[in-house]
Amino acid sequence: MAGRVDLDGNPINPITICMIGAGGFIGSHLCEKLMSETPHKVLAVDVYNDKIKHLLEPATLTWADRIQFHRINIKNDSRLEGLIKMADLTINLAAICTPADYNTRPLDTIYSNFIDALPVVKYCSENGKRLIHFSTCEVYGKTIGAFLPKDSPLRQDPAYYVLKEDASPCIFGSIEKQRWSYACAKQLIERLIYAEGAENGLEFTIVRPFNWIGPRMDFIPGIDGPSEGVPRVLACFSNNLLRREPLKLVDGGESQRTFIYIKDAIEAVLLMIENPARANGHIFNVGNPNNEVTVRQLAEMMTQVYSKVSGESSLETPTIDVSSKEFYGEGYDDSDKRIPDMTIINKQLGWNPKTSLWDLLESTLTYQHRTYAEAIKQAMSKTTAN
Ligand SMILES: NC(=O)c1ccc[n+]([C@@H]2O[C@H](COP(=O)([O-])OP(=O)(O)OC[C@H]3O[C@@H](n4cnc5c(N)ncnc54)[C@H](O)[C@@H]3O)[C@@H](O)[C@H]2O)c1
Ligand SMILES: O=C(O)[C@H]1O[C@H](OP(=O)(O)OP(=O)(O)OC[C@H]2O[C@@H](n3ccc(=O)[nH]c3=O)[C@H](O)[C@@H]2O)[C@H](O)[C@@H](O)[C@@H]1O
Repeated sequence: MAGRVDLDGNPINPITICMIGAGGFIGSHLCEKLMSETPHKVLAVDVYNDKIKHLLEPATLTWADRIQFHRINIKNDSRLEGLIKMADLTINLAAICTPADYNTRPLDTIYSNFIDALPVVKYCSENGKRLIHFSTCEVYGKTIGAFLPKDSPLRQDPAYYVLKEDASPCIFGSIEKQRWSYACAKQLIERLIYAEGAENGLEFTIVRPFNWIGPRMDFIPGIDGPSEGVPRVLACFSNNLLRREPLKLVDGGESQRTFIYIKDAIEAVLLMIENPARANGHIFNVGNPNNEVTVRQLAEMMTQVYSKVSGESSLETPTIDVSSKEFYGEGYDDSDKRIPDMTIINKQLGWNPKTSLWDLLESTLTYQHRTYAEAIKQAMSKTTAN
């Protein structure tokens, strides 16, 4: 750790970070990185800490004096402002961010992504503290190309689908398509942060993650989450593979996504943390434009990779089609395609993702198999016995 310098060759001084939502998927990887590779301190705020337990215990860990867990629900806890004041930088990750909730719990989704984030922005602005806020690629909504006729040659033109932070519009469906409650709340908090920067001098960075995936993402229903819960696609498909049941393709699995390995994405966040002069005032797409697949292709790849890492044969019928209404309920809608433009993050931070989709699926599914295969077998044999 000695002699670490920023992108401009200046020494990096240790700072204290108030990380809200530190116990989640991204937070756990960011805490791991900060503890193992930097001298920074973390005040880790969350309602859960299962995913960072390995960083908190035992107390003999070399970084034990640099990470402190505060079990706080930011909706209603007066200790939050004190923690933000104690820190040099606040990173806000806390949010409801699983699509199954957007149309079924739209109020919770809007409160979590907008109302609950408001005091965090306010405390940072009033106390002159820097803020890194986690938004989403969903603020872009649908591509312009999605509205062209299916056979239009313009659909092949990147001008109609590549998503640029400072140029692309935000295109959501109608109000009854409650899927967009999340994207709309995230967009409004982005606009508020941007305005705090413009009018009150808040030092901010906004991150728009594009489908970051890897170990510890979400939960496996019935094992470390509710049996009826619907996590994001990586955990849905992992659950199906572990239980040897067909992967469910929503509305034909035609939507396209670019997936990025969590460890590549965390490198980008660390650059933002340690290069404030280059990151402040910017909105950054963080994704891997080279890893694009349809959801159907993702299912095929995961089936193949899981068979390799588990040694089990693939199912004869590896996928089944399911309508979005059946799977998510009324009010679901989808982003058609998500290719991040990388110009701004490249220019400001010189960052590029490295890991191919095959490689990241291999390491992630190896983790899923090691972590869950035995527990699933036991749960399934209990169900059969009953
Ligand atoms: N994973 C991705 O690819 C992705 C993509 C786009 C945006 N994001 C955004 O990044 C952030 C983190 O995502 P994640 O994938 O790590 O999700 P996650 O659900 O794993 O983590 C969120 C954490 O916030 C905590 N939290 C929620 N409400 C809270 C509250 N009121 N008080 C205290 N803690 C609370 C949760 O307990 C959870 O541990 C979210 O804002 C999400 O919208 C993530
Ligand atoms: O990860 C991101 O960058 C953002 O996008 C996600 O949204 P989405 O990509 O639609 O979420 P997933 O649940 O991972 O779904 C991806 C696609 O797979 C499909 N899907 C999902 C689950 C399943 O079992 N089968 C299936 O076909 C969905 O319909 C969707 O088209 C979530 O909104 C957020 O976590 C985040 O803001």
